[in-house]
Amino acid sequence: MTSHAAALGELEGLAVLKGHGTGNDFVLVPDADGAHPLTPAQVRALADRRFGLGADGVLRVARTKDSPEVADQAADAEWFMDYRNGDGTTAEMCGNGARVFARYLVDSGLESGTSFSIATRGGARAVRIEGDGDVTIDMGVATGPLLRAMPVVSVGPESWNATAVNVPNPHAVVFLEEPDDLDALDLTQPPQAGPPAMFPDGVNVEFVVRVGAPDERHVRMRVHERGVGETLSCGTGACAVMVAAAGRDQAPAEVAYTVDVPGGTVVVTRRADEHIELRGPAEIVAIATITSAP
Ligand SMILES: N[C@@H](CCC[C@H](N)C(=O)O)C(=O)O
Repeated sequence: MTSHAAALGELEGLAVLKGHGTGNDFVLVPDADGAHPLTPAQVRALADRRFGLGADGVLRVARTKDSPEVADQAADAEWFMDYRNGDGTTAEMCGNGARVFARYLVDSGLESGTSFSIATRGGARAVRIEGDGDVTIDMGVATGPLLRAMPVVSVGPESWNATAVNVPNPHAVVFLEEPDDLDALDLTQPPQAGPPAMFPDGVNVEFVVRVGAPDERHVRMRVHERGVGETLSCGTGACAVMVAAAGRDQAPAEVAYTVDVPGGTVVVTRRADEHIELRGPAEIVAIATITSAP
């Protein structure tokens, strides 16, 4: 028996769901009674694309009041998005995961109405269900890293200066001039990003090209996610890209960018109060039961 099979065996009988936001895919584990806190090995087994269900990350649906690390958000949010990367590590936030999590809460009747909040390790986040089915998340205010150094990102022999943005998970954004250069990048290995003191817990790296003229506010990106690898989309990454692009374009305080990712398109808006909103589709595509026998 593989170690993944053993870890999945511990979850025998558990009902899970599969969903995605612009191709960033997740296994959702409803856990209202806190019976399945999920070990890193269980997360890795669920996320494995060959020996498990396959996903970029896992979203455990837990009660905020029963989750000590976010219990202080219980007055704002009934449900805690306990997000894990596919390698079993945790992260402060997952923008696409938040949209998929909100879609599940509404579809399952755990939330009614079109506005509510969810708890995350990065703080409570307001959700709005749009008339066309899109889900918008208030991602809070993006910040820069405390260290005032210029990050440098390398892929193989090539290096670029980058812009560091926290949403609040860490991102390094690299602008490329040529669309062909974006398409040609080999992201099968993690890009190197430094200085190390700036990213002590690792970093997500986005590569971006402009689409059209600067005032069209339209970009295209690829991403290598910390704890996952290259993914088809990253919501916090799209927000980091928007902040970096707006700075580069000297855009007004209130501005919206269309961000194309390999799995679709999201819209990122900076409001007058500096909060960043992430809007895009989110879908639940399957429900399954963990079982070792048919
Ligand atoms: N895919 C996510 C980001 C998930 C967390 C990231 N890999 C990290 O470790 O910070 C998104 O949509 O934001």
